[in-house]
Amino acid sequence: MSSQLVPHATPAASTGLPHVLVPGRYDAVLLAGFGGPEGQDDVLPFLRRVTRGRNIPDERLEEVAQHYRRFDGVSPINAQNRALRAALQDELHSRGLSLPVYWGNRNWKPFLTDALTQAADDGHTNLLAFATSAYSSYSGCRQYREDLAEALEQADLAGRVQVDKIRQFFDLPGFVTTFAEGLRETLQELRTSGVPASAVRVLFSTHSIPLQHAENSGPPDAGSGPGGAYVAQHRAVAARIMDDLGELTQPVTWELVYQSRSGPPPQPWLEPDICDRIAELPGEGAEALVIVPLGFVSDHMEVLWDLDNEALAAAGAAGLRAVRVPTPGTHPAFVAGIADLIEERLHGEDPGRRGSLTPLGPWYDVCRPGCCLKASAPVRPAVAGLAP
Ligand SMILES: CC1=C(CCC(=O)O)c2cc3nc(cc4[nH]c(cc5[nH]c(cc1n2)c(C)c5CCC(=O)O)c(CCC(=O)O)c4C)C(CCC(=O)O)=C3C
Ligand SMILES: [Fe+2]
Repeated sequence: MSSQLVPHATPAASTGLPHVLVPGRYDAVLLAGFGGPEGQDDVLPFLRRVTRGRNIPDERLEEVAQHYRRFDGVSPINAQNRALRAALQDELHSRGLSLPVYWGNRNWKPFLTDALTQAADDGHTNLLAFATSAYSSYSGCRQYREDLAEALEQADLAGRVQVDKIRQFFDLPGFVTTFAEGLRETLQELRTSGVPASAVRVLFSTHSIPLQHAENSGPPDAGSGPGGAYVAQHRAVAARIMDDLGELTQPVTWELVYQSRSGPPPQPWLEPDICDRIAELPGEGAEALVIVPLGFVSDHMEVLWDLDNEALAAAGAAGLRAVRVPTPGTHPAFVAGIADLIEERLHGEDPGRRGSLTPLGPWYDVCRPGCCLKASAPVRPAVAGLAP
């Protein structure tokens, strides 16, 4: 049974397109999310789960917990993913595709194991997973693959259910467009209200990650330069957005900044921090800034707290006018883009015909050996990639 499933998980090297699969015979889609708490009682158990294996004391977790507590212990992320699941299901139906869409999370209910069990009970054995994470890094790519492998074991479905994963989608038109749209509207508003373009700064913000994770992001031979594929992908997308907005962005300047750093202080993470940069901007002639949450697929705590609270407060303290543009969420263009990603896998679409707006893409269907390793940890089993 499982040997029958092997062929479609093998890259079609014979086609000369080593990063592309042959068409897949999928019978269901799995929306794989991060997960978040849905009440005060969930907060600490959720944080313990996210940080498992790292021995972080509850007192330290309680600091992060405070962010959630101010929102009654509820992260918006689950509501976002429920809505995304429903919208994607509708989109697939409207395209005449009968694949059901299941939803499970790495870190909170419904867990990946719950979703896999449900899918298997419903008779599905060939799943195509869409992880709500656009860029290459341990947290955004390999960790989903590892947690999917672990969930298959826990649900006692290893060898019976096959899970492949959709490529990283940082330069997918339906993803990029949503940010470009928000940025365009904001720049137009600023222009209308008389702020000179030379006094506007665009900060593309993404999750900081340990430098080690960044260096190891993407396949080892990708040659993406310092910061690895993670930084290169963000830069390429930001540059493309600014380019496409044409004269509206002349002479607006942009840069990539990082947020939500955690971990022990001596460990180097990607910099500069968004709030540190905001404090410096008035000295550089800025009067207004636009924050584009380029690293985030939907609203969750990093967006509501670290951007809408901390970064906007930093802007206020610096005397800057500031706007945060929306995340993709359930924007129809994004939902359609995800459906396109599913269709390209069903049809084994040629890379030349796949949605990709930067020279870095379209990214690999099957992760290369050594893709997005964490460096400091033993390698865990993972689905949807070439070993290890
Ligand atoms: C790249 C990246 C994404 C984007 C890709 C993706 O979406 O997957 C992301 C998303 C998210 N991260 C989230 C939450 C957390 N991330 C943490 C910790 C960490 N994230 C990291 C990276 C990322 N994280 C890293 C390198 C760590 C340090 C741990 C380590 O060194 O391995 C911690 C632990 C506490 C702390 O350390 O502060 C929490 C609670 C939530 C849910 C928010 C909500 O509930 O609304 C979401 C969507
Ligand atoms: Fe995180």
